[in-house]
Formats: sequence, C-alpha cells, structure tokens
Amino acid sequence: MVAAPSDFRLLQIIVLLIVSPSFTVEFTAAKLKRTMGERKANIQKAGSRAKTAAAAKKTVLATSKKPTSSRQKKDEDLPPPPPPAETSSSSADSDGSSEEEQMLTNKSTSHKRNKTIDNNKESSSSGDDNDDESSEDEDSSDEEDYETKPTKGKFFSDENAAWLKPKENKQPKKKQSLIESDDEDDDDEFGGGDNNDVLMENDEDEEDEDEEELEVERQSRLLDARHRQEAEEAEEELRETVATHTAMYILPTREELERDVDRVVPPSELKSHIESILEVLADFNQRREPGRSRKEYVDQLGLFIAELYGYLPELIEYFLTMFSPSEALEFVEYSDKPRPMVIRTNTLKTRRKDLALALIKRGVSLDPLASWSKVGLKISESPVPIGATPEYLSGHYMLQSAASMCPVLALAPQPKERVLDMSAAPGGKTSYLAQLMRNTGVIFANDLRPDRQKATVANMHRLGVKNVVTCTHDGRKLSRLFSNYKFDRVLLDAPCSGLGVISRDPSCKVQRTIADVKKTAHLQKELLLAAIDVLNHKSKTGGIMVYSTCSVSVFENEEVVDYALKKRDIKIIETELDFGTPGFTRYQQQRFHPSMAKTRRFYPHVHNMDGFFVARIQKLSDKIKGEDDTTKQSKEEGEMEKTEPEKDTTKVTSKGKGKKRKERSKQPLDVAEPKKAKKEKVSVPPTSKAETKKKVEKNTKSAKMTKPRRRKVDA
Ligand SMILES: C[S@@+](CC[C@H](N)C(=O)[O-])C[C@H]1O[C@@H](n2cnc3c(N)ncnc32)[C@H](O)[C@@H]1O
Repeated sequence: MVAAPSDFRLLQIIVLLIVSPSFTVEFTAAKLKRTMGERKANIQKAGSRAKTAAAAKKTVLATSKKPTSSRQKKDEDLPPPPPPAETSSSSADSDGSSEEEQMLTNKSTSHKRNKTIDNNKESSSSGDDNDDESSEDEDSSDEEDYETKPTKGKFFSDENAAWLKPKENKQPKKKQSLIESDDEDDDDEFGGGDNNDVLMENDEDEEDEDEEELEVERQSRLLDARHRQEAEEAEEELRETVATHTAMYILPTREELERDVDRVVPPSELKSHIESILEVLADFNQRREPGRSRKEYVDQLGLFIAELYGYLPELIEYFLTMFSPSEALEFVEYSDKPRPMVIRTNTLKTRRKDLALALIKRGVSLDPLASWSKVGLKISESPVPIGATPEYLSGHYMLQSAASMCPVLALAPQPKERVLDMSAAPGGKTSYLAQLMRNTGVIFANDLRPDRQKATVANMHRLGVKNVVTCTHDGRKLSRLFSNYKFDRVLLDAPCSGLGVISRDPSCKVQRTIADVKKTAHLQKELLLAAIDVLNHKSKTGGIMVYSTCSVSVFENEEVVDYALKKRDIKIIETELDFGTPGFTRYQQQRFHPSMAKTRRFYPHVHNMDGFFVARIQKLSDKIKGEDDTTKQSKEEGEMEKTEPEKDTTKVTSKGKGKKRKERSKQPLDVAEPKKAKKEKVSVPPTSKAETKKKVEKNTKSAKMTKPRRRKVDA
C-alpha cells in the first residue's frame, strides 16, 4: 500500500514530534541529572569516609610500635580520593551532549537534581537499596572470587587483588541504562569514586583490624607475663614439695615420745605426721630412715591415727592389718561421718510414690535410694522429725539404713514360706521380710533380749505386719527347740562389735577391745551353726540362709563363715547383690575357702553405707562334719540344757522375768549373755553392771591414758 502525500507529511510530522531533539534532550538530561546526583552523594560520602579513615590511620600509626605494614604501604601508593562533586559535573560535559542540551538540562533539572540528592540521602539513611549497602553486599559476594578473577579496578594491580575489592558487578547494571551507557568514561572516573569508596572501607577495616591486633597483642603480652610468673611460682612450689616429700621421715625416738607425755599434740601436727608416714610408706625403700622397718612406721602411724580420731590404739592397729595404711585412714575418717538418712517404704500399707509425695508436702527433701532398691528413700532435708510424722506413726515407712536392707534382699524370702529371724529386735529386717512375703507364711522373730523385743512388737503393729511370731530365746538353742519344725529360710543378723557403724555409736572407739571382738566372733560361730541346723535343706523353695553383721572385722565375718564351712554341709552362694566388695579369701596368714569371694562387704569409705558383711549360704544336707565336733557340740548342747532349761518365751511380756531382763538390757553391747553362760563356756562380754562399768572405765581410761605417741617404740 502506498501512502498519500498528505498522509506521508502527517506521518513525517508525527515522527518528528516523536524524535524531537528537545524531547530527547529533556529525557537524556533528566536521566543524566539523576545519575549525577547519585554520584555526587556517593562522592560526598566517600570524602567523609576518607577523612574518618585518615584520622583512624593517624591514631593507629601514632600508637603502633610496629613498622608500617605492607598493606599500609600499598594504601599510601594509592591515588588520592576523587575530586569533589564539581568534577563530576564537568565530566558530564564531556559526555558528548551539546551546550544547548546541557543548559536545557541544567535549567530544567536543577530542582530535580537537588531532589535526587536528597532522595539519595533519604534512601541512604533509610538503609533501603542504597549504593553503599549494595556495594557492601556485592563486596562480600565478590570476596571469594577475588583471588581467581583478574581485577578490573584501575587503582590497584593484581598484587592488590588479595585485599582490594573492585565494584565489578556495578558496571553491567549501569550499562543497562541508556544514560549510563553514555557515561562509560564517567564510570572510569566515578567508578574510581566507587572504588575509592571501597578502598576507604577496606582501609577502615584494616585499621580496625590493626587496632584489634594490637589489643590482642597487648593482652597476649600480659598473659605471657602472667604465665611466666605462674610457671616460676609453680616451679618453686614443686621444688619445695619435692624437698618436703622426698625428705626422710625420722620416727620419734623413745626419749622424744616420753618427753611428749603431757603435751597435748594439736590435730594439725598429728595430721602432718600421718601424712608424712603415709608418704614414706608409699616409697619405703627411698624414704625410710635407715634401720627402721615398715612395721615400725605402720605402728607409729596407728598411734597417730588413734590419737587423732580417739580410738583405742589396738583397734587402729587391727584396721591396719585389714586395709592398706591409706585405706585404713580413709575408713577411719569416713566412719566418723554420719550416713545419709534412709527410710524404707512399707509396701504393706502404701506405695513409695505416694509416700514420697506425702513427705514432700511436709517439706521433706528426698530422693530414691538407689537403683537396687524399689522401696528406699534417701532423706536429704526435713523440717519435721522423720521418726514422728503422721506417715511414720501410720506405719507407712521404717527408718532403716541402706546397708541393713541388703541381708533381707539377699535372703529373698518368698510368700508363704516359713522363715526364722534369729536375732530380730527391733524388727527392722523382720518387717522387711514380712513385706517381701506379702504378710503371708510365718516369720519367727527371735531375740535374746525381751526389752528389745518390745520394740519389735510395737513396730510390727505399727507397720501392719501380721505374719510374725516373736520369741525370746538364746539363738544357740533354737536348733533344739525347732528340731521338728525347720525353716525354709533363716536370717542371722548376728550380734556384733558394731565396728561398721561407728558413726552411730562412737563409744565403740574406746569400748571395744580386740578381745571383745574375738568373744563376739565365738558367739557368732555358735549362732551360725544353730541357724544352719534349723534350716530345712529339703525345702522346695529355700534351704537358704543369710549371715550378716554390721562389723568389718575378719574375726566376725570370713572367719565365722569359714568355720561353718568346716563344720556343716553348706556352700556359699552369690548374694545376688550387684554391689559391695568381695569378702576376703585370705587375711594375713589365714586362707579362707575361695567361695568366700561370693560374700559381700560394704564400707563407709567405699559405698557411703554402714560397714556391713553379707554371706548367703545354702544348706546341702544335715551332715555334721567331723565326729569330734559333733560329739563336742552335742556335749555343749547337753550342758546348756542342764544349766539353762529353756522355756518357750514366745509371749514377750512377762512380769516375773521383767526385772532380770531389765538388768540385761543395761548391757552396753548388743551381745547378751544367756544365763550361766560361764558354765556353758561361751565367751561373751561381761554381763553384770559392775563388771560392765569396770570395763568401760578401764577402756575409757586406757583410751585416755594411752597416749599413742608415748608408747615405747624400739629405737
Ligand atoms: C544386730 S542386732 C539385730 C538387729 C535386727 N536384725 C534388726 O534388723 O532390727 C543383734 C541382736 O541380737 C540379739 N542377741 C544377742 N545375743 C543373742 C543370742 N544369744 N540369741 C539371740 N539373739 C541375740 C541382740 O539382742 C540384738 O537385738
């Protein structure tokens, strides 16, 4: 189609209007002004940064003791910051626009330019999409590429590439705009401004880094100095320690000990002696005094420990035969400390959870005892007396130490069994047995001392135990009394010296002699044989007994069980307690049956429990080993029968016997002597009040008088 001339003219006019120079100029000028405005703002910012950086640099250089760094050197080599904003307008002249266009642009956009600058300021302050931010973002995004890409900035070489960051990715953006494409030359200049901007920032960063480094260095120097001082002090201390600890410990001579007779030796001095001797014993060959034996040192150690902790020296001497010197000291130390208070939930009346909640409501702080106990609660704090709460009075729990639960767990009685608790008062273990048997079967709770059995009866009532019969016999005679009524299980929680529970009864320290301990062991042997004899080895569920004591002495534990092994047809079986230390299989010159390792010992210093011993024994037959022993035993039994006709004293209260029993109850020891015990040749501690008093006095006297350090030591 061919257009008419008039139409063509009209088209020409339209085209002219569209491409009119004034239109183009105005459009171009507006764009240019805006761009220039933006750059001017950038340059102003760059200038102020340069000032700040220069000031910071001055400060740094002034404070730095270090020579100018290579980076600083590079900074100095860099060209100065770009000229002020006027330069940018003059550079605009060189973009090829005509003078007329420039004037038009200047006139028409002078207001716009100012506005653009203001807008830039605003957007800069608002932090949205401003050049600075975008340049920072870009910087960071470029950072990684930097080492690999060639640098495009004209102010630095490749050498600077590692630390300078050009605004590479700004250019493509600018090239997108028509005006910016015209400003390629400007880019060189103003791009320099941008680059300067970056350089300034880098300068700032570096100065900051330098400042940080210097602070770090300062701190490091201080730290080094402190370390040096500490090292010197430690070395000095070590020298002193070595001097002290490698020094020979000279035992006090007899004269020195005698001179010290009336001197009250301060505990610190005793402790120091103890420590020194322990150190010598740990390195005996090197540190002993020439000519002195190990025994002499151990003896002297025992005397110091006895004096420091208030024991009869012979007891400490005994502990030193059982434990290493350092462990003996530990045992003695821990024996003085009270054990945690523990209660056992009476599951015949309540559940542990309910009990715990009830006590917590009363302000009691408690925790489950241990993983091995489903019923124990450890009391850490209580605003109310634990032995007098409504829960206690209602029989929801029993005060019972952790260790004393172990013999019952080891016996593991079953419901409906026939069980004998040979020395039961005050019934802590009896009630636990009843609980495990769910109040079924029958338990004979025997104890020689009727006064103590009153407490057993009261406890059974309080705890709601209904399967217990109490009686007051000498345990040694029970085998005869129950010859036709044997038991599925027997618990012999034997009367003992109490050397495992010293914290409860510190009088043991001065009232127990080794002779007492040996006498008690004798009684224990007799009670154990009697316990085995009343045990029904044919029991379908049991034929098992437990022998336990709250003593740590070998006399009362391994020796007793070993004796029974030789006299009866029994074997030691596992206690099924997964804690505790194995019993001794050897002690000094003695060798016990290897199965003694199946017995368990509990220690204050190891288990934070009372000192306890538990042996689980299975009866194999009624056989009595060694004819002589059998004859001797039946003779003994006959003699006992003659001298002490036993009556059934299952009823605990009896007015007629009350007086005599009262006398017995005054005995300080758990071990009660049966009537006419002397004739029975049973070695038990003295019974009469006078004798007891005399003995206590003697022991106390000997404890006070026996100043260990005064004891004669062979020079
Ligand atoms: C360690 S206590 C028993 C504690 C008890 N099993 C408990 O858990 O509550 C030892 C008991 O043995 C008693 N006893 C002493 N000699 C005895 C004997 N020849 N026959 C029976 N019991 C005796 C004492 O009266 C004492 O109550």
